[in-house]
Amino acid sequence: MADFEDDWNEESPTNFAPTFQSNAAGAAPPTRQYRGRTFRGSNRNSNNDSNWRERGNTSNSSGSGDYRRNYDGAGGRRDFKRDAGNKKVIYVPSNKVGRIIGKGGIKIKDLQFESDARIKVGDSNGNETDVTLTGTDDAISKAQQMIEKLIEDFKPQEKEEHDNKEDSGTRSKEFFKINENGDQVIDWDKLNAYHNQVQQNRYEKLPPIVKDFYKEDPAIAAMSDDEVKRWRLENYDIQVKRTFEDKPGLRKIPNPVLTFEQAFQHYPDILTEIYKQDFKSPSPIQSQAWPILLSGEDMIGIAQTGTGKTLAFLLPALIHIDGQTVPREEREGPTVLILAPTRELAIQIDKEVSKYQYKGIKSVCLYGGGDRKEQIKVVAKGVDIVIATPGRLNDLVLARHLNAINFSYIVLDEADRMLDMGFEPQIKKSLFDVRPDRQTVMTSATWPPGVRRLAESYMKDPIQVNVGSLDLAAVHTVTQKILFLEEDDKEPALFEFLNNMDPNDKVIIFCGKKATAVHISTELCVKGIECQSLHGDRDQTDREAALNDMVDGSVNILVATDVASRGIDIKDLTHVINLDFPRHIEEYVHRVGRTGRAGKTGISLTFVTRQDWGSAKELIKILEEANQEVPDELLQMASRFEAMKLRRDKERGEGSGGRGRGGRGGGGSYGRGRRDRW
Ligand SMILES: Nc1ncnc2c1ncn2[C@@H]1O[C@H](COP(=O)(O)OP(=O)(O)OP(=O)(O)O)[C@@H](O)[C@H]1O
Repeated sequence: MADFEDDWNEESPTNFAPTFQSNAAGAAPPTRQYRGRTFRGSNRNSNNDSNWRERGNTSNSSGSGDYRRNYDGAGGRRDFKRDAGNKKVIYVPSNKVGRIIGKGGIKIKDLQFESDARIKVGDSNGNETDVTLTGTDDAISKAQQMIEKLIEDFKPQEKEEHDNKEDSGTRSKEFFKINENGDQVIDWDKLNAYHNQVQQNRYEKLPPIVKDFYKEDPAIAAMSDDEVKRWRLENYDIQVKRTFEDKPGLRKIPNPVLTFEQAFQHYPDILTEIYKQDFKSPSPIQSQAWPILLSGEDMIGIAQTGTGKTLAFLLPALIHIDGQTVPREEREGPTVLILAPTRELAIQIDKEVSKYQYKGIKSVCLYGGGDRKEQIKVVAKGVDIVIATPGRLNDLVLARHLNAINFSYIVLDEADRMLDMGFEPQIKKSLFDVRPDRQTVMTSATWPPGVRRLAESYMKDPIQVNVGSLDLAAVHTVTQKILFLEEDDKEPALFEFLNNMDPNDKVIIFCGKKATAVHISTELCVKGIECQSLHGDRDQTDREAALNDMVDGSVNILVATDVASRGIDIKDLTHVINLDFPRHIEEYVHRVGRTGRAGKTGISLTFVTRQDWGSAKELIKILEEANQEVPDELLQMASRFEAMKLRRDKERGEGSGGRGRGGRGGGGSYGRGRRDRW
């Protein structure tokens, strides 16, 4: 997992001179815009507040120093420079200083970033602690106001706690019960009911969500059941059903649309954007997903790589954003959340989103390794769509830079991958605060038990659309070749291939480890062969540059680890080379799926050594499903592995009765347990 998201790496926000727009020249207090609304700072003198004692003076902001205010008098942008001379010392109750500093100092960093003042916590003299604010008058005033608000927040909360002390005492007794042994234990049913009630009260204050934007085209409505069945069969055997119980009262599953117009005829601006992409027709997953999502239903989309899943959930999201009753500038936060397992996939989705301009909708991409303060700045200006990796999303929500309560359309993209990467706790945290009446979409390449569990927890009567068989399947547009060799023969075979590449060929070489990727890319450079590399040890800027170089053709060889195995969309990629067989068979499918996308064809070349025999059986299934040639060596390898397992189980059965274990690569959710069949 070392290659994947380290989503908690933090850049501490340095002092960043915020840009304020004033409404009028003169001493208007600083303001900050969010979605066209004005959040006004205050020069309010707060010495009448019992919590406060002020001492010291602030030098005139017109004094010399490294900050100076520059009014243009026309209410335009003011450029601030910090005046080091301005200082103000305030005193706060010592028992509340922790709230100003925050966990790991994150709060005081945010206070400095938001106010543009320097904040230094001094010594406590028992009940009070001195806090020195340095900067312009406005910055100091803003910082003081923010600290005051923090304290005030504390007060009402404190007041509520104080007021409820009695009944909270009784209430806490209410959450206990005596069990059959006479012990006092927590009454979880009562506690959960109380929590749900508190959450319910929060959500009841929110505006209702408008979800149903679909007007079925008469031609689609007129399709007979047989016509629909035949269409689905002819389009990769699409299977559509309610994932869980098809309860009475649930709507009939909508028929698939066959053209873009049948889906979006009532949204001409969307059609205009689609026409710009020069697509010929919807992909199968799009044909079926669009009527479902435009109707406001929750949906699980399981389809092969490169089949247009991103657009399948994106276009309905754009219509959902524009279709809500509350004007966008009055919403407390973004409307759509798209969670992705890796920063590369998040960036990929953001690029896809930016191809479609609709009603001025704005998106932001939040991922670990990205510029945190820049991301906060963009969020503060107001966005409609947040594309994020779970760790960075939770970081900004916890730091109160992002309000999750307003998300009404959620997408968990590559949900199986997020679970494989151990993101389930982060996903739970991300969705914990999101309103339960939201619309939720999940995409996945497979349907392992973990994804099913996630769907049961976070979706409402979802409709499942499966394009192709549930069994793990590589795209049928890729010719999959297998090469059997010894470990030491891999490099010579690789360089032999690269030396004979066609100038128009574009190839990704997948390595099992970062160290191998570094070694191979170094060897290629030494041989004068231009390449780029993509793995966890490269910083974010380099990783994005590597992808861009491949996309714009500056290089045509990318040496990568599995951080690049999903979602990366390089249009004219002709080859995928698996120098090392992946640890999980799902990654084989995702790697191969980097080529042969959007209806194009591609070639994959996989180096297999005797150590990979644990994956032989699963690989055979994938090759057979895609009507590929299955080499005899692979069949023999699978037989030998099965024989070994039987022998080992027998030996263990005679010994401890334990179960035999698969070899390398026989694992992965694909290899685990019985798969749900339709
Ligand atoms: N209807 C369409 N016709 C042709 N190309 C399309 C269509 N829809 C999307 N595409 C293009 O196909 C490529 C793959 O789309 P996308 O990345 O959404 O696939 P995906 O299923 O999400 O792949 P992955 O599983 O690898 O993430 C993109 O370049 C996209 O612009």
